Amino acid sequence: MKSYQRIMIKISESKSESSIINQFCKTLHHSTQRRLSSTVSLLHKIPTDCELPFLNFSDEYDIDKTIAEGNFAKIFLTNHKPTKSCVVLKAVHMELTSVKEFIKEYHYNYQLSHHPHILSCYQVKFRTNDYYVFAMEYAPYGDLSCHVSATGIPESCCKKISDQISSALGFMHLKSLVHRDLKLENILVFALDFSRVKLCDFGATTRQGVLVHRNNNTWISFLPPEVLEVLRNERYVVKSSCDVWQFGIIIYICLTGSSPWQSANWVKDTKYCAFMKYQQRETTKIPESFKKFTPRLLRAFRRIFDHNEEDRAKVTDIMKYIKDKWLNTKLSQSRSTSNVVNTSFRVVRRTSDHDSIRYINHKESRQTVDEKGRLKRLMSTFGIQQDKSSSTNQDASEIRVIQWLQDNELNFKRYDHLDDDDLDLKYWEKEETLPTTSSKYY
Ligand SMILES: Nc1ncnc2c1ncn2[C@@H]1O[C@H](COP(=O)(O)OP(=O)(O)OP(=O)(O)O)[C@@H](O)[C@H]1O
Repeated sequence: MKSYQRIMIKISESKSESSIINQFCKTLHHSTQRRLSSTVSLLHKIPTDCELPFLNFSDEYDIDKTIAEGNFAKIFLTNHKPTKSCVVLKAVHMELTSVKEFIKEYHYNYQLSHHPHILSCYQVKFRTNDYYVFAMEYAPYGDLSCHVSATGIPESCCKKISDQISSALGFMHLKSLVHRDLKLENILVFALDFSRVKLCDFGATTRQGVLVHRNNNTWISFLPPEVLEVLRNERYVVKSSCDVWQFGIIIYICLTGSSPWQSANWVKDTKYCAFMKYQQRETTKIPESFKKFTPRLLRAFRRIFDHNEEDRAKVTDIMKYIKDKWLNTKLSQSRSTSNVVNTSFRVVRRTSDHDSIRYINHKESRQTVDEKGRLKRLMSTFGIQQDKSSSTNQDASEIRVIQWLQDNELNFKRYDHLDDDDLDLKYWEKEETLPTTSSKYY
């Protein structure tokens, strides 16, 4: 029996229309949770068949340039010869990582790729003589650290970035994953007006609740106090509150161009000590480095930088403040975000997307998921079958479902401004779009 029929039978005793809808949503939510927990557990199964095919770069790729050299990896901009498409290869030196670590980073990046603000990586991974390598899309404007000047970026741009990154992080946290290495260098820019940015580098990403060592390959000023306090060789439990703190530091740097303190050590760092006293209401004196912010943003920062990790805000809480003014005085427009730039971006983006599609098609690795396909899956998820005999009926039923979703505010395109229940549903809907090919790992 179709699941929606079962639900409707179960609630047939209900009298009023609204109670039927309420009960339907409740039952739906429970089944959503069941699906959610099964998909989340699949996500956490890191594949163990670590056999990587051998390939010389030159067999398939022409390396155009080295984009960057991180602590672990070289990032190459390449031309994929068979498709003439532009692809970025992340090559992690074998001496700096284990194959298990490499597969873990690739697995999380690939599984999270379908979020619009998480860097897409392709289902392509191989080894050369010296490197483990995986392929990903190209961010034409590099990372955020190249864009934030000594005075920061305009408030409006900062809000755009906050909106997108809070959505990406909220998505990860919903899946019990913590990024653990948030910094400007790990936010890639796809549009010079910051209307399209994406989170990257999942090398330190860990499941919540796992015991880990401190990540020593990041900036000290980004570490929350509870991580900073961890001694060398000691381990601590991973919590999403670490991402909240680091996200707060990113917002602060975007607005001001510098970090609020050198380290969140209240004994050694006078700036942090001043903030902590203010945050814990020991004083009403606003610390010098926070005076440029409005009372609303100060409130947000007090919650984000709560010394006590248990009381810290959630990553998505920043959306409660997004419509408020953040800066007391107008920051000078430190970077040009003009329309001229936008126009050139449109050309670049089209090229970049086009390349991705060509590359993906060639590899036959992932299906292109159009809105209609997504809707079909969504409908079948709700137990609603489409009438295959008549396209008119199909259209009519689609319209009915869309109407129903809209009436019940179950818009499945956005992840922001949602409470936990809604996010569960959104996560699950999105999960439905996972490419089937990735299931070979499970
Ligand atoms: N897809 C991409 N497109 C453009 N630039 C990229 C891309 N991926 C990475 N980069 C650039 O390369 C830099 C390093 O990448 P990444 O963080 O993945 O390497 P890493 O070795 O893990 O870094 P870390 O030193 O933080 O450990 C990024 O900060 C960014 O500037």
